[in-house]
Amino acid sequence: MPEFLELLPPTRALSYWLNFIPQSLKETERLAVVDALGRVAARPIFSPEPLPAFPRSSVDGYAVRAADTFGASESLPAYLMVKGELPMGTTPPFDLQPGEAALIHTGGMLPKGSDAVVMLEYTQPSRENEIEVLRAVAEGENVLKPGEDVKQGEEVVAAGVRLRPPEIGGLMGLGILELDVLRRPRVGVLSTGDEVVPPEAAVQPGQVRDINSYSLSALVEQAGGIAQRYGIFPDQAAALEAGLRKALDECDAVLITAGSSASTRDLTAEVINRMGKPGVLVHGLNIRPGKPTILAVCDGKPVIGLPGNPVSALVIAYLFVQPALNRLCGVPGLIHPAIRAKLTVNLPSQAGREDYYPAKLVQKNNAWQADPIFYKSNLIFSLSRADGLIHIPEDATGLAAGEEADVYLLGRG
Ligand SMILES: Nc1nc2c(c(=O)[nH]1)N[C@H]1C(S)=C(S)[C@@H](COP(=O)(O)OP(=O)(O)OC[C@H]3O[C@@H](n4cnc5c(N)ncnc54)[C@H](O)[C@@H]3O)O[C@H]1N2
Ligand code: MOO
Repeated sequence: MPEFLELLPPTRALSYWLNFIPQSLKETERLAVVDALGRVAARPIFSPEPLPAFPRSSVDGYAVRAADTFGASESLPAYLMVKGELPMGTTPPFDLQPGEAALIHTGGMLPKGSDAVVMLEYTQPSRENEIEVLRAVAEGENVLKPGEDVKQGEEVVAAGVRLRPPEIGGLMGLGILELDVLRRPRVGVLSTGDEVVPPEAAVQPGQVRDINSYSLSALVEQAGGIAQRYGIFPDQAAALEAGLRKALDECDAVLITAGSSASTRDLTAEVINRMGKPGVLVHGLNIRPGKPTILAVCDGKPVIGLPGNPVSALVIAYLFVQPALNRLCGVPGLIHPAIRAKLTVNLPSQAGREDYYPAKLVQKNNAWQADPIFYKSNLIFSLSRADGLIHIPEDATGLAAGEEADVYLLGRG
């Protein structure tokens, strides 16, 4: 008789399991900022200087003393002497005296004595070297103040922040060329199953090409880890045990796909338990797809037994492997980015079970609609066609067409 799994609510299972996983691997490496996209800052970074470093014009126009323009209007312009044009990229060659203006370009440095810029559109030439100002400007108007973006000594990147394009650009803008980042976690990926063959093999009837090793490696890389594939193992304890041992020696976490359900040949849980303490913490989630998931920790390293069905494996990887990798990467926060979208059709669900449906997202009347893709968990392209995963909470017995649901974004494009 096969044993039946005791199914845990996914959210409870995740937080219980994560508690056994180290918070960041702590080891750091020094990296050029240009190569650090997606990496996690190991310590806070403080600005060595104010940005902008000098007062800059945010428009094309005339640098002026605001007080000289007070009361100016189209019917009663202020008249100012034009002292010259300010060159870009150098200190202004002159200061402004009362009653003077200087032609300035967007981004140019304001000369001493000026405190505002009048846009070109609100001026017109009058006599030679003189302009009419047709609108008053307030002190500081159209000016980027020194330190307005960041002050000297201000924290610009906190520890644990994953660097995105603005951080990369911002650090370069401050002349910070290198930083310390946390080491990327190395994740071993093992596939199991007598029917599974490498994609390059000539498949015989009854055999299937390995999908999971590659979809899971891709997800690991996307989540900031380094994937290391160990190949395909037969449904045989000794071979799997040797493979898992090697992967655990070489990696910070290990994923095993297939062999996680309750049938007699499913030996993954048994093998994991021989690898270290505490071993298997959760076997079976009240979720669809992905019910026969195994969450384990062996001597401080997370080990996850994912269902063999390719959709189930990947959905569980989004929901569990990604948060675990975030934790190893030192990134706080578990919640996936989600949007609210109206369902286009009724979706059934069993009370007590969380369901995730692949869905296409369509924008209609300025709102999002989620169009579920009716899938079978073996059919990988049902996920490939999806933009997100509709979440049906455990206390709902399905959702009706027109109702709003959270849709976790799968990050296309
Ligand atoms: N009697 C029951 N049978 C099943 C149940 C159940 O509750 N009672 N649960 C089903 C669910 S749900 C899932 S999910 C699967 C999980 O099975 P395993 O994790 O033990 O995996 P396998 O049975 O070995 O494989 C399932 C399926 O996936 C294919 N597969 C496996 N590995 C790969 C790979 N690397 N690339 C592509 N495809 C792969 C495999 O050929 C099977 O078709 O169990 C259900 N059964
Ligand atoms: O729960 Mo299984 O993971 O549906 O295919």
